Amino acid sequence: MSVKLVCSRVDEQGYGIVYYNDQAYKVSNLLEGEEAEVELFSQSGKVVSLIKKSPDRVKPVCGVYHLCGGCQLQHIRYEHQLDLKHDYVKNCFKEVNLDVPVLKPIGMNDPYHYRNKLQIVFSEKKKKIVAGFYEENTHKVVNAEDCDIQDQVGNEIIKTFKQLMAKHKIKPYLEAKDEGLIKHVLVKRSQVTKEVLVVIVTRDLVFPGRNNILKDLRQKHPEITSVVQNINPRRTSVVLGNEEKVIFGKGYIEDVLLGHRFQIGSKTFYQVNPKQTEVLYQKAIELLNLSKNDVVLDAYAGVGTIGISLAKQAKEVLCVEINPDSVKNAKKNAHINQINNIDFVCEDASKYITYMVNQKVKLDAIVVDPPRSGLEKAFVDALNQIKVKKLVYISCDPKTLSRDLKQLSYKYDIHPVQPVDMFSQTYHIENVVLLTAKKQVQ
Ligand SMILES: C[S@@+](CC[C@H](N)C(=O)[O-])C[C@H]1O[C@@H](n2cnc3c(N)ncnc32)[C@H](O)[C@@H]1O
Repeated sequence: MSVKLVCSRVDEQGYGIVYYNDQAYKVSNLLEGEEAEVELFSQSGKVVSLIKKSPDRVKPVCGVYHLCGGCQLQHIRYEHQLDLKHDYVKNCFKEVNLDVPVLKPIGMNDPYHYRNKLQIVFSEKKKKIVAGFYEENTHKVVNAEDCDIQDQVGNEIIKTFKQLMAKHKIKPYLEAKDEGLIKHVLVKRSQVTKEVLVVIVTRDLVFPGRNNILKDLRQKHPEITSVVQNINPRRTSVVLGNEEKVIFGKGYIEDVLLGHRFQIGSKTFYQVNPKQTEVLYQKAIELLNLSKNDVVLDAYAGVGTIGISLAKQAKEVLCVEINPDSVKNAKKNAHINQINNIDFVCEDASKYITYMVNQKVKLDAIVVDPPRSGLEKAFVDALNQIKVKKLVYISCDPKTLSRDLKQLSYKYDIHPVQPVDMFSQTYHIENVVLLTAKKQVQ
């Protein structure tokens, strides 16, 4: 059934919301105020024809935007993308009844080609190799040669790799049949050091034609500084397997953030938008306003990027991170940067902070940067008990941030929330906020 409808708003995932007979339908590629002929399904809809266009609509730069699930906001003027993200963050706080000012998001000067990590899946269609991304909510591969949010060098390397697979008759992996060799190729590139790591994910360890493809690839792209073969025999959606072989170079690249060098391997968690990461970390450092006597805890520390960035301003930094590989990398990173007043603990952050509270360890400041799920209840309880002078919360999910800040708002004053756009063209938004312990009422 198709009906003429006007879009009431755009939701947090970029869908236009229309109402028909008091029921809401999610429609992709529709903006607030736009009128369209919409085909309705049970809870969603599809634009059949657009009748009235919004002034905030722009032509997506990507040719496969409407097929690929990677970006959701490319049809929206960038300034308006930021307005929508701003409204979304404000709404999250309204929903939990927390009166907190939310500042305008810090946007990017150039909101394209910002990603430093390109991850491409390979398959086959009509006997031709396809290389790209999964179609939204499916395992069908959309051919995407030039991704507009990815690093351009990475795009070029993938194009060459695809041509070389055809030249050397190397088969892509076909999930349905569980046969073929090449599953994914990852390209990680530092925009500062210009080092490039290529990770070739294969189904089997045996890789016929590997030396030939490697020789041609390096000849065409002398900028490649390392190549790793990752073997993933499992039939799962997890990209990387456990076994790895460095087939060229040192097996990792180095990047520079706020003057510090960090090693990035195939499996290292590292922020994907380095320019905005510097903006975010700089903001966190500014909000913490540390002094040389301060002891700081960096919880959910990853490879130590935040802790290392603020170590020079503090007396001591303690970092806690659950992933042993990240802790290993973090220790190496501290060593490379000659940071000696930092320590890393491989432990669950909630267990660690609870232990610190019980031991009455003196902390002057805490910075937390948890995964999307936010802080565990035990961590929030410990923060409410410890009542640290300064707490900076970095979050990649405004919903869990607002939930956690509500729980912290009885013991802490919450300062304005600063959104930072780390993921232009997608609906994601990062936030950073300072909390200070409330003064004891006599
Ligand atoms: C959003 S990342 C932040 C990493 C780092 N701060 C950065 O900016 O690159 C979240 C980190 O929390 C870690 N993590 C997840 N659950 C944890 C837990 N229960 N305790 C400690 N760390 C955890 C993950 O391994 C990941 O490195």
